[in-house]
Amino acid sequence: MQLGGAAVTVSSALLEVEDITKRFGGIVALDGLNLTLKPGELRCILGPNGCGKTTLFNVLTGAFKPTSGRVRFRGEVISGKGPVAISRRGISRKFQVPGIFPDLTAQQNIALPMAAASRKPTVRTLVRRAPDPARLAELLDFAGLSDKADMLASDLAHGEKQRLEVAMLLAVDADLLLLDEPTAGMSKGETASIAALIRKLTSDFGKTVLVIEHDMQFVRALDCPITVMARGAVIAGGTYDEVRSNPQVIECYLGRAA
Ligand SMILES: Nc1ncnc2c1ncn2[C@@H]1O[C@H](COP(=O)(O)OP(=O)(O)OP(=O)(O)O)[C@@H](O)[C@H]1O
Repeated sequence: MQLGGAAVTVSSALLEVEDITKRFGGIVALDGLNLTLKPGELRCILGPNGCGKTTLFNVLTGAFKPTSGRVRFRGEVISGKGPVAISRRGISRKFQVPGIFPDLTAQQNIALPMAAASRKPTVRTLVRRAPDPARLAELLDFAGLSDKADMLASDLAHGEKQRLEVAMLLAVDADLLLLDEPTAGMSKGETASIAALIRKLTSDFGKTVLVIEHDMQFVRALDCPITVMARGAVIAGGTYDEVRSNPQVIECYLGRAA
C-alpha cells in the first residue's frame, strides 16, 4: 500500500526489524538481526559488551543507516530516514546518562517536552504555552516527584533524575520508548523503583518499551520477555527463567555477567 508516497504494509506489529546488518568497515556490528514488537509490549535486550545493542538503538532512531535490511514502524519503512523524521513518527530514546536540563526545575523539565510534543512547536510557543496542569501533575506523580516539582533538577538525587527523564519521555508522547541501561549508576532501591516505573509505562500508559540492560536483578524485576543478542544477531528469547537456563546464553553471556 502507498500512503503519502511511503511504503506501508498492514501488520499487527508496531516495530519490525527485518534482517538488519550494520557494518563499520570490517566490523559487523549487526548481522542479519530480526526483532518484532507488538503494541504495548515491554521487552528487554541482553547481551555481552560489543554484541550490537547500542548499534541497534542507533539504527532504530536513525542515527545510523543500516548496511542492509529494513526497519518498519507501524508498517512504514523507516530505515534510511533521519533522526528527526523518525522521532516525529513516535520513537523516543533515553540514554544512560540522564538527559535533563539541570538549571530548570523538575516541572519545567517535564513542561518543555510536553510543549514540544504539540503540533508544529516554535521557540515562542515553547516558552509561552502553559502546560496542561492536570497532565503535568500526572507526570510528576508518575515520577514520584510531586513534592519536588519546584526543585532544580541539578539538586535531585541520581535515581530521581533518571525517573524525571522517564517522565520527560512520557511527556513527548511517543509510542515506542527505547531505554539504554536505565539503571546505570543506581543504588539497589533506586533500581527497584525504576523497574516499577518502566512497567507502568506499558500497563498504565500503553507504551511499547524496549530496554537494554545488564543488571540481572533489574531484568528479573521487569518480568518481561527477553531477547538475547550475541555477535550482532538474536541467539535466544523467552522469559527470565528460560533465558537463565539456556546453555547458549550461559556460555555467551551469563557465564560472564552472573
Ligand atoms: N561508530 C562506530 N564505528 C566503528 N565501530 C563501531 C561504531 N559503533 C559501534 N561499533 C562497533 O560495533 C560493535 C557493536 O558495538 P555496540 O556499541 O553496538 O555494542 P553494545 O552491545 O552496545 O556494547 P556495550 O554493552 O559495551 O555498550 C563493536 O565492535 C563496536 O566497537
